[in-house]
Amino acid sequence: MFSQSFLCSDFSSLSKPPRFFSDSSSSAITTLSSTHFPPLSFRSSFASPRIKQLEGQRETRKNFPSFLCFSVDSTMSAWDGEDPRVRDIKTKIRVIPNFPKPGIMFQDITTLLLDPKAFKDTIDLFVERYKNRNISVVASIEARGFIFGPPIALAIGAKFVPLRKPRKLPGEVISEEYVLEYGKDCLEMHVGAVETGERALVVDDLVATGGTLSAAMNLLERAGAEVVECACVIELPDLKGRERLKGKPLFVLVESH
Ligand SMILES: O=P(O)(O)OC[C@H]1O[C@H](OP(=O)(O)OP(=O)(O)O)[C@H](O)[C@@H]1O
Ligand SMILES: Nc1ncnc2[nH]cnc12
Repeated sequence: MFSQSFLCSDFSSLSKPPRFFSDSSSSAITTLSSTHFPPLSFRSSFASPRIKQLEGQRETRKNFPSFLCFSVDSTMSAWDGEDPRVRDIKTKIRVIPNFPKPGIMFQDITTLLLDPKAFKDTIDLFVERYKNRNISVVASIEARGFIFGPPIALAIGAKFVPLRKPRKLPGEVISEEYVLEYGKDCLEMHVGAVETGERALVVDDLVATGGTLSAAMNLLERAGAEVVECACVIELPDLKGRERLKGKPLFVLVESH
């Protein structure tokens, strides 16, 4: 299962060659905190007053033809007011080259979990973003998504729904196959876990090709839920996972190239 998933981030598919690091340096994590709004070059911390201002600008921008919005975009991508918590989180994610196979730069969040402050900051940043969004379901994906989804669900007063790999859930399930870069995988959700009209947040540790998030969204939507947003700690933007999300907002704390 693990290896199947990692085939999808085979760096032979990237336009830029992967950068390799000899130790646990976090320098592979180069940018952070994109929001669900284009462009990807927008980097900011969502928790600060500044982001609210920028989001307001984006709202305004929607009402103008795109050629009038150019300067706003430039300002946004130049903004470097990074939340110090995010900066610290970045340093705690270890990058291991050639795991689980040659060419893969593995983003290891276990080192983030070893630091209680950085781990708590990670959860807090998501909670700050989602606590007043009227979300009733947090759905996460086995296995690493289960580390981040439940604490967020508890903190925002939502239920937690596990989305699991095949034949793990004991009750009646609906299944969603998805295509990875090479091969296929499948996610399942219990029938009755989500009701029609519920507002759902999908949480995972990382988005690579976007196949996993896309399947998760499909499961929730088939059950009648509205997916409000997807949230991940890490995005590998070179794999263009956002493009598979059918325009659904994706919020991430750090990007890794
Ligand atoms: O965007 P994608 O290309 O779909 O890849 C992202 C998925 O890959 C990893 O999971 P993995 O299947 O390795 O399972 P694990 O959490 O059990 O390690 C990661 O935790 C995401 O769920
Ligand atoms: N490079 C990567 N690091 C960690 N998890 C991943 N899932 C898919 N690609 C990954």
